[in-house]
Amino acid sequence: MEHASINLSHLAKSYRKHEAVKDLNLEVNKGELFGFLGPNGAGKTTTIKMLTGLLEPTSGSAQINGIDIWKSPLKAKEKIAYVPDQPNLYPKLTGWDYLEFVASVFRIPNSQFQSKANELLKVFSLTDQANDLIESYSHGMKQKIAICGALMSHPDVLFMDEPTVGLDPKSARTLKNLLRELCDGGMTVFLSTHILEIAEQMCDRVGIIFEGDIIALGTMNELKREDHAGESLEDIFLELTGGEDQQAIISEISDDGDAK
Ligand SMILES: Nc1ncnc2c1ncn2[C@@H]1O[C@H](COP(=O)(O)OP(=O)(O)OP(=O)(O)O)[C@@H](O)[C@H]1O
Repeated sequence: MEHASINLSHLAKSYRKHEAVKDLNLEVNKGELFGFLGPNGAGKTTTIKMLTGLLEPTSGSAQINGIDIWKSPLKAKEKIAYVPDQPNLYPKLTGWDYLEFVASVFRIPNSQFQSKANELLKVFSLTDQANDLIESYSHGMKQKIAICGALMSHPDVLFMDEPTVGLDPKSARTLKNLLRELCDGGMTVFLSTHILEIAEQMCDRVGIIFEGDIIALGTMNELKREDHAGESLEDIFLELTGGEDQQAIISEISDDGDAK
């Protein structure tokens, strides 16, 4: 039987009495580029941490290719890679050393490592800085080397938390094209983002999480069909998450400013 790449079943997490994530049920299929959207504090990072085995769910379960991430963590983690929003890298390693370290963890043969590392460094314009210490990298360069590290093992499922934050427009475009290519080749990507244009342009399907619940799920066309014809993802997002009130206040303030 073919399993979904990612399966969340009644997944929930409470921090003491606060229910940060409530009873999530979701399937993401192989080769899908899935966007996970939500306002600050909605539960995106908590969900991603549960899916990557970093945070134990209070109840429910999560499976990667049919393997339970909490019951068989090593087996499930072989299939995944995770790029957090603030990658925790080793500052005293060079970019090249870091990739070599990742390759050794995943037991990638040296010959394969060399060509893969060179290819990824080239894609992200990091070749000239490969032998510099990571502590000398800018935030965007750290983000890029973390992405290169995540792709070293060619994971079945790639999780990314706010992947484009800190990237310049060229690097963001490179990432966008690369993710599309990887998904077309069968990799599944689950990314959280606040940048709604990115989700709108890139993702096959989006889910909007609000106060721990998924309140909308579908392709852009499906979301627009449900009483939102002609609206952008930003309009839909603000309507569903109550942000339109704030938007009205902002417009009000700027109109006042214009009038003066
Ligand atoms: N370690 C923790 N202890 C207690 N509460 C937490 C902890 N981590 C997160 N929370 C709470 O859980 C809720 C969800 O947080 P989470 O970080 O998952 O949100 P998010 O959607 O990723 O937000 P952002 O977009 O701001 O990164 C928030 O109310 C947050 O305050």
